[in-house]
Amino acid sequence: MREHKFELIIVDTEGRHRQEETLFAQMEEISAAIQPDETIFTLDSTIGQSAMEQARAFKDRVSIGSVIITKLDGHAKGGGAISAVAATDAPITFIGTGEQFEAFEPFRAASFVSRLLGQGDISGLMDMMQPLASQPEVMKQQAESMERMLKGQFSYRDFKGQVQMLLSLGPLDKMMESIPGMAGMMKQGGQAALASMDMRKWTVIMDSMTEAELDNASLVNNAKVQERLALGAGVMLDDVEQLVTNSRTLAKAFEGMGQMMGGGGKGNNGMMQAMQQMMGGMGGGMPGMGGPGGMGGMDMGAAMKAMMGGMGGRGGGGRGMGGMNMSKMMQMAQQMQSSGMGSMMKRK
Ligand SMILES: Nc1nc2c(ncn2[C@@H]2O[C@H](COP(=O)(O)OP(=O)(O)OP(=O)(O)O)[C@@H](O)[C@H]2O)c(=O)[nH]1
Repeated sequence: MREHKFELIIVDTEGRHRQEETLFAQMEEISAAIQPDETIFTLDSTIGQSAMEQARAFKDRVSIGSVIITKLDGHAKGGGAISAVAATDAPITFIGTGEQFEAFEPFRAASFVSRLLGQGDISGLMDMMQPLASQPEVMKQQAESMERMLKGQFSYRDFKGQVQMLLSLGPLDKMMESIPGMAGMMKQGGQAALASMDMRKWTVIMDSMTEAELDNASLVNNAKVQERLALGAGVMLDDVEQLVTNSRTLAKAFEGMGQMMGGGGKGNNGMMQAMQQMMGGMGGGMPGMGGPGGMGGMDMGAAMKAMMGGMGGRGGGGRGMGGMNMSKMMQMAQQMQSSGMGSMMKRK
């Protein structure tokens, strides 16, 4: 293979357990034959207490260069795995949090501990949102469409843009789990994965809408139009109805949120400024975030405050965000979940 100029060759051995002496002996033979540059110990975090024995048994037979911990999306939070890894004296390089490729991520100590403590993972969330920071145009459009929604001006065009943006950031369930406080909520059944599946379907339905329908949502409240959309998108009529119902609930929730925030005033572009500020901050703050000690200069609380302050204060809504706080936001998120979002997540 080296002759064919392959730069990276991965030799994957069969899974082995401490008890299986022959497999361990075989692994030593393989190691001697291929002389690897690095031996990676991949540990399934769901094996619980036996992780320690497994790690020790490995270390006794080969020299472990690095560790990958998988299945951190299950019930196991990885506490046991971490102590096992300590026995190997090798660094953790990657973690697996799902079956898809995007669920394979670089290991970050601060994020990991934060998740272990059920406190969400802000630096992970910021990483996920990072692609937006490098696309100011997209960000501006998102902020503008979000403002229209907060003012109660719902359109499928805006909604489609937002859904597409969300989907482009990665798995929705992972993003939600990264938000402090949401982690527990999301764990209850992990239905956000279903929601993101629906969202893909919704974008296909919205792709079948005419320009007029995208701009005027009321045109879609029509049985004939909905039938046409189902045919055009190759989905069930039920799916179209689900999109209409959920988007209506979401539109109401956004409008309510806009009123609560005092962001309904004319010419309010505080949201946009705040988002830009937040992303600007992120760009500069990012390098520090992955480092030891965690979050570097980025403080989500401050970012949220900047965002919220921007909305009421400078925006012209006038009333400001004085009374708005995280717990209210959470309350609202819960309301959203139990109303529109709830049904969105339960349906397939
Ligand atoms: N949920 C979840 N599933 C995972 C993760 N990592 C791997 N899997 C799944 O676990 C199953 C086994 O994964 P494999 O990669 O075949 O495991 P393996 O250790 O190489 O298996 P053997 O070497 O054949 O024993 C597959 O269905 C994977 O998709 C993870 O982080 N989360």
